[in-house]
Amino acid sequence: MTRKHTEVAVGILLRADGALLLSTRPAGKPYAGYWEFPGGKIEAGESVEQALRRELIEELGVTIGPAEVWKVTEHDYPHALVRLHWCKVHDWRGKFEMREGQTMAWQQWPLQVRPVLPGAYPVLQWLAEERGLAFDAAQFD
Ligand SMILES: Nc1nc2c([nH]c(=O)n2[C@@H]2O[C@H](COP(=O)(O)OP(=O)(O)OP(=O)(O)O)[C@@H](O)[C@H]2O)c(=O)[nH]1
Repeated sequence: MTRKHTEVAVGILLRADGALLLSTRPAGKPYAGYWEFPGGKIEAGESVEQALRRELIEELGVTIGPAEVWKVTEHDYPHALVRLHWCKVHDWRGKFEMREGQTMAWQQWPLQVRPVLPGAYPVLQWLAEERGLAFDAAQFD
């Protein structure tokens, strides 16, 4: 049987100094406590950008500026087959508030947080390559 994809919008918030934003998955969700990029499922009728803007308001209390899809990846978890639409975001407004009880951290390379959701490894690899850095996914298990 073919599994249906769950479409997900994910934001790579990049600060002017190059730091990127990661946050922990809230209690009660699969992989609770794992570090991830902010985002969530795309609802019927939403574009990736609209879903991402809504999710970041819901989770973090910030309103993002323009967001274009940079990469699309897939990951097959036991709980879902996900298709991740990754957007780099450079502009946002508002004050960060952890509205789902999560923890957030601005991370410079090399990243210090563990464990990271495996579905984010390919994008971490590309981001590291852009900076000429090595990335070893095994370190993030
Ligand atoms: N936000 C986010 N989701 C990711 C990342 N990597 C990754 O594999 N995913 C997967 O994408 C899916 C996102 O769903 P979610 O549960 O966070 O979305 P949501 O907030 O809309 O959930 P809900 O409405 O069911 O509570 C999960 O299966 C998650 O494992 C990532 O870096 N960020």
